[in-house]
Amino acid sequence: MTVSEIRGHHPILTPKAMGEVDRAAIQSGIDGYRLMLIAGAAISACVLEHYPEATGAIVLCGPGNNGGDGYVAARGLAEAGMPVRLYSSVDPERLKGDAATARDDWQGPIHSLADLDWRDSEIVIDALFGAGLDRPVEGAVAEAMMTVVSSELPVVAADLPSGVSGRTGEVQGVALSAEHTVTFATYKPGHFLVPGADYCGDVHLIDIGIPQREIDAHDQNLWLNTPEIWSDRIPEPKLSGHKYSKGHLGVFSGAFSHTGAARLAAHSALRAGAGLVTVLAPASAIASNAAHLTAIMLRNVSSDEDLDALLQDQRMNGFVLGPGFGVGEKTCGFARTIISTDRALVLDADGLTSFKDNAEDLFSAIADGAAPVILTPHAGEFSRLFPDLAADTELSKVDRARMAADRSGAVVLYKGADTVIAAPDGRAVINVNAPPWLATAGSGDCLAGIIGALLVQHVPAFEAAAIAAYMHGEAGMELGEGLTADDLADGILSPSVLFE
Ligand SMILES: NC(=O)C1=CN([C@@H]2O[C@H](COP(=O)(O)OP(=O)(O)OC[C@H]3O[C@@H](n4cnc5c(N)ncnc54)[C@H](O)[C@@H]3O)[C@@H](O)[C@H]2O)[C@H](O)CC1
Ligand SMILES: [K+]
Repeated sequence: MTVSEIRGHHPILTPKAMGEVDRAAIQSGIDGYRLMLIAGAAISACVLEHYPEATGAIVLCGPGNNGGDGYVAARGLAEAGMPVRLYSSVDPERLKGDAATARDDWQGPIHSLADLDWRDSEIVIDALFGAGLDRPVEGAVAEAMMTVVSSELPVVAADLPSGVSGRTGEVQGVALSAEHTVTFATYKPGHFLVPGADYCGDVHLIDIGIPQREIDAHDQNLWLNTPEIWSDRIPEPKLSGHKYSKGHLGVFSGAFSHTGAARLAAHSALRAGAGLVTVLAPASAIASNAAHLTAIMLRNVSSDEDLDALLQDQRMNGFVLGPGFGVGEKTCGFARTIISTDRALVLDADGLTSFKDNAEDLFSAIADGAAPVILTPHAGEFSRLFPDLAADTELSKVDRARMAADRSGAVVLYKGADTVIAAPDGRAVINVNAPPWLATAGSGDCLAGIIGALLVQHVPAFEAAAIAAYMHGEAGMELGEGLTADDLADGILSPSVLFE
């Protein structure tokens, strides 16, 4: 997907909210069939642009307005001279409203999907189900979809690949895999949440004439993570600035043979613009860390007393705790101590797992403290802290991250190919610029370090997590396939360089 090039403010609406926007637009006097004509024309234009050599198309139309888009697209392709065969999954007489109008305006024959024959076609237009998919696809329609899958013909999907839930990105029964998805007015979560994102191919967002005021009125506090969301929060380098004005981050190291993760985080933080970074290591890990650190400082923090002494220095204004640190009560104690101050904390990896059996302790410490806290779980860590949310199959990843942020009082960065960042106040973004090869050992340690660097530069927690996820993705794209976390830590660019 070419999403890393997407710029601008992009609200993401669930299909339900989009339906409300449609209805409000139509009630305000906009002709619904006109919207469908623009939508269908965009689909045929996409086919003609990307498959100019195709000598024949099949168009699969479903029972609702998604099917209506298909009839309009079929007409556009036929008028452009492409032989088109159109199949309906239902008796076409059952269509209503704009979809029935679109059917009436289609001059060609309508075949039953049961008679699907794709052999002289080179492209499939999928207009079976879009926003209205509300149950698993089964029976004859599912069989026809399996036939399309096995044909290996390229698919262009109207709004969403059929079978992909626009709300969650989950596959409902069976789904078509599209090379291009043409969607309307706003993106939907299912375009970016996995596995849906993998079924969408390139997603093309088309303005079909729905007024922005209607989209804004149904704003769901969910956006694509683009620089426009937070560009005014990027720390500006000041000529008068000195290293302490750019913050001082402490990164806790594990014991003697578990020190690499902290150094990856520390290196990434320095690259990401933290003024000073100190690795805080137990006595057993001083020698191994000292052998590898130059620009980064090192301090012995073995005990609770050492931590208390460290916290006397007000200039150390943020911490990363968890990477390689070890799971246990010591970790919980360090986290609670830091949260009880006003220092920022990124709690990652072992820092999260340590609270597996006492997550409520963590959340009440956060509620009582003044510190901005960011939790950075991957799916496994998420299910340890929020087992009920992880197990609830009705929830989307966005729902889960939001409910976790609300419950914990922390900003939650829920990792994955479709990282979701949610704040306790309900704001959420989906990050989509991370290439698959970013999922490499140590990559998360680098991300934790970048977040810490932004926090100590006084970037608010939600924006710090969103900017960091984006920077991490950009570095991954820039370095290319085969990168290691060492390359990544070296390849992080400070935001003022990256976004100049
Ligand atoms: N976004 C816009 O501004 C516009 C969108 N358009 C297109 O309209 C569809 C949404 O149309 P809707 O009629 O609400 O839903 P669908 O066509 O996706 O399907 C509803 C239809 O399907 C039945 N159904 C649902 N799930 C199943 C299933 N698993 N098996 C069988 N049948 C199922 C359901 O009962 C309904 O009958 C949107 O995606 C756009 O493509 C407009 O054209 C332009 C404006
Ligand atoms: K579709």
